[in-house]
Amino acid sequence: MGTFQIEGGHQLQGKIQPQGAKNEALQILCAVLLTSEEVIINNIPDIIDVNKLISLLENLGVKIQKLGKGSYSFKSNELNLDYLQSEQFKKDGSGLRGSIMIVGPLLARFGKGYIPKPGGDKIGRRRLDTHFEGFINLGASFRYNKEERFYGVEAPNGLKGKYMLLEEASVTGTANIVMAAVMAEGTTTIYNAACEPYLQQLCKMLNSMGAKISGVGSNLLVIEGVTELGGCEHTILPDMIEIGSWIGLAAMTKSEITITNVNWEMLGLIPTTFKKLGITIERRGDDIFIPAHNNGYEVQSFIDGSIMNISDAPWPGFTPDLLSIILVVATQARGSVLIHQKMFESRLFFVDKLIDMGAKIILCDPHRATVIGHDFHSTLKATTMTSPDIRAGISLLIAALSAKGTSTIHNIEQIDRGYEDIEARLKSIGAKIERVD
Ligand SMILES: CC(=O)N[C@H]1[C@@H](OP(=O)(O)OP(=O)(O)OC[C@H]2O[C@@H](n3ccc(=O)[nH]c3=O)[C@H](O)[C@@H]2O)O[C@H](CO)[C@@H](O)[C@@H]1O
Ligand SMILES: C=C(OP(=O)(O)O)C(=O)O
Repeated sequence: MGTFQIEGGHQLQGKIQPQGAKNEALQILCAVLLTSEEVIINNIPDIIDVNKLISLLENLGVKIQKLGKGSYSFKSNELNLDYLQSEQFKKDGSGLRGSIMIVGPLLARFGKGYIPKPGGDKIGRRRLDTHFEGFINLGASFRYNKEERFYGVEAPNGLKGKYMLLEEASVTGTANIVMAAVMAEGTTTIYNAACEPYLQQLCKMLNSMGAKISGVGSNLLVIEGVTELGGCEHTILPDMIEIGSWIGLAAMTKSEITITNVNWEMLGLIPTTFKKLGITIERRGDDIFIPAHNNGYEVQSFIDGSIMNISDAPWPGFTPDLLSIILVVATQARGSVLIHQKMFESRLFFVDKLIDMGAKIILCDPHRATVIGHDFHSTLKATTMTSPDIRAGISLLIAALSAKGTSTIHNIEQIDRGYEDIEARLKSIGAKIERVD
């Protein structure tokens, strides 16, 4: 279990470039299975989850060549499908959430796809029904081995396009169904599709490989099946969750930080939502400039004067992956805010640690927390904590950087799952952080 030691209470300053987006990378990497031709991907983040998926693809027989920092070439012309029956696959496939998205491409290209129960954050129930109902709609048969927690879909005679209305706009579920449908016979229509930038990028990549997907960016995707896909080159967008994390870090440590090349057009409600906490966000070209908030930041209220409420929703709503960061930043705001995590039921429990540090938070129920900001009249106190999940982990790290004294965070593999070389990047803007084991 890795550990960070953080000496908090220092203002930071400088520029930080966001890494490539973790959740987009996981989709894009799975899509390389759809063609026997070469696919080149740029801006791949060097993080645990992505590296685990790359090694799974390698074990599956994908030929992988590193072309430069973040750039790789993939060729899936001689896959070893026997690997899918191996003990090694059970281990590799259950190591991350994103592995679930190899099923759609394998089903499309080889008529069969398998996956052990995937990993990922333990943040509440994470059903896979949307994925498998989608495959069944396309004509696949489904089986689940409860004892081994192993899923399988098969369609030896190929898939057939169909209209489907998804029960929920699942991000990985939509990606999986889209990848299965691109080579199905006829037209597939997916209504209530997720439409995060991750999905938009995936569809853009698939279209450049020869797929025919329209409605990209909306919740109604129409896919006309083609017989095969070719190679392409794709560049991953900057990670919007990292961008939100650095906005929160800047505000809470009263630091002047420029986040460079953010691809502003794809940030949706992220800047607006941080502004609701009173944080100044200046757009400078494609950079975000956050001035030092030496006089703090004040929570806005609604037009009728009622208490501010920040909640998540499927895109283009506010992403659930930034609510933990919003919550920690609210602990030093002027004013109060209700944080409502609608999607996941176990993602707010980390507030116990913030309360230990002196934050004023009432956990109303597993989904809602009221935060009464300190307005920096009282700083958080350093403590020892364990990171329960990736976004709680980065939130605790931000809390530790703003706290007085030296904090210790254990289980930092959770943070490394999604943040590349974090201590070096934070040190470069003045943070006092050490990886101690
Ligand atoms: C690898 C990856 O890309 N992970 C992301 C992906 O996970 P993932 O694709 O696993 O998440 P889903 O979109 O399937 O669903 C997330 C949760 O929200 C619930 N739900 C979803 C849609 C909906 O309309 N209503 C609803 O209640 C689901 O029941 C589930 O509990 O999307 C999540 C939701 O943005 C993000 O937190 C994860 O970072
Ligand atoms: C929940 C997340 O990741 P995963 O779906 O990989 O667990 C996340 O990135 O915030």
